[in-house]
Amino acid sequence: MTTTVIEVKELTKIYNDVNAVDGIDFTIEKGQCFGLLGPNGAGKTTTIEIMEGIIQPSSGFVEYYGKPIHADISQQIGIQFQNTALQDFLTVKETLDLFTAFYQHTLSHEQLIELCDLGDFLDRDNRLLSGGQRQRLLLALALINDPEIVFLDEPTTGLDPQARRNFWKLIKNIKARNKTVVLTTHYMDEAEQLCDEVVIMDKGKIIESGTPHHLLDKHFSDVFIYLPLVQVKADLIEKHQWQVIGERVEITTTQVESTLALLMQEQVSLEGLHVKSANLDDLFLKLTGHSLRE
Ligand SMILES: Nc1ncnc2c1ncn2[C@@H]1O[C@H](COP(=O)(O)OP(=O)(O)OP(=O)(O)O)[C@@H](O)[C@H]1O
Repeated sequence: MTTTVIEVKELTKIYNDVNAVDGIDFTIEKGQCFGLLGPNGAGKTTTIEIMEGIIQPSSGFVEYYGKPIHADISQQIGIQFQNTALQDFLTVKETLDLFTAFYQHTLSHEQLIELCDLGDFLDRDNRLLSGGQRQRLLLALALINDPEIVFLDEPTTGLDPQARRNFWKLIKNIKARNKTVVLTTHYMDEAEQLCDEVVIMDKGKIIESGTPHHLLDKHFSDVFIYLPLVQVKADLIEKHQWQVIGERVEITTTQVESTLALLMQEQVSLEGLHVKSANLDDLFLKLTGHSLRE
């Protein structure tokens, strides 16, 4: 049985002449990793900040367990902001001490160190942390009050691929503790890895929602096969109207096996062959006509 933790109804936020959030509805279930996706300016941060009780909506509402946001919600939620300033001249351990003092109920330092993998740099000054270490400390600060719901606003933006993957492991650990995670990101691979449910926003509106798997099944039956251009004869490309993209031929098909059989029958070398299914980036492009990072 699912329990709705958060309900967002007809939420709107207007700044002067900008409809930052334009009448959106969704629900978040307990234990879910819920992803709010979209390009820069889509309205993700505005939505999440209304959900956190930091800013007020122009109209519509957010409810926690069927009740409006109340004053002590801060004891139940944890927030990792996009740009949190860490105190200079404090070590990681001293920063944990400082933030622990703000809450009635907290996780122990040992739990936080293990959950966020802080053990290697506990005595390091905040100013000397790498991007990935800094994000791990910020995650620990978001978890310090052992919140039921954790908000992560673009937690891996600016991290290198290895640091992003390390961070994903930590988010999976948090999910395994049955926490509800609300994540904003413009990385679609991140959403596919982590999210049970996603809402895709563009220009303040929701343009699609569902599980990543369901959305891809709904919008794509095709698979893309890529081969080096030098291996495929021009008349074959022309006959099948395959696309040439740079130095590669792109073959779009719903029948991978029969397409491979055809290529072998035509004695095309399969060296360097690459098969790709559509991902959420492709979906975004299909829905909006522009790519996420344009
Ligand atoms: N305080 C503000 N005053 C005026 N306009 C704002 C304000 N905050 C956000 N906006 C505008 O509202 C729109 C949505 O911004 P928002 O930050 O919510 O998007 P976002 O999806 O989180 O983008 P990003 O990924 O860049 O953080 C943008 O056009 C932005 O310029």
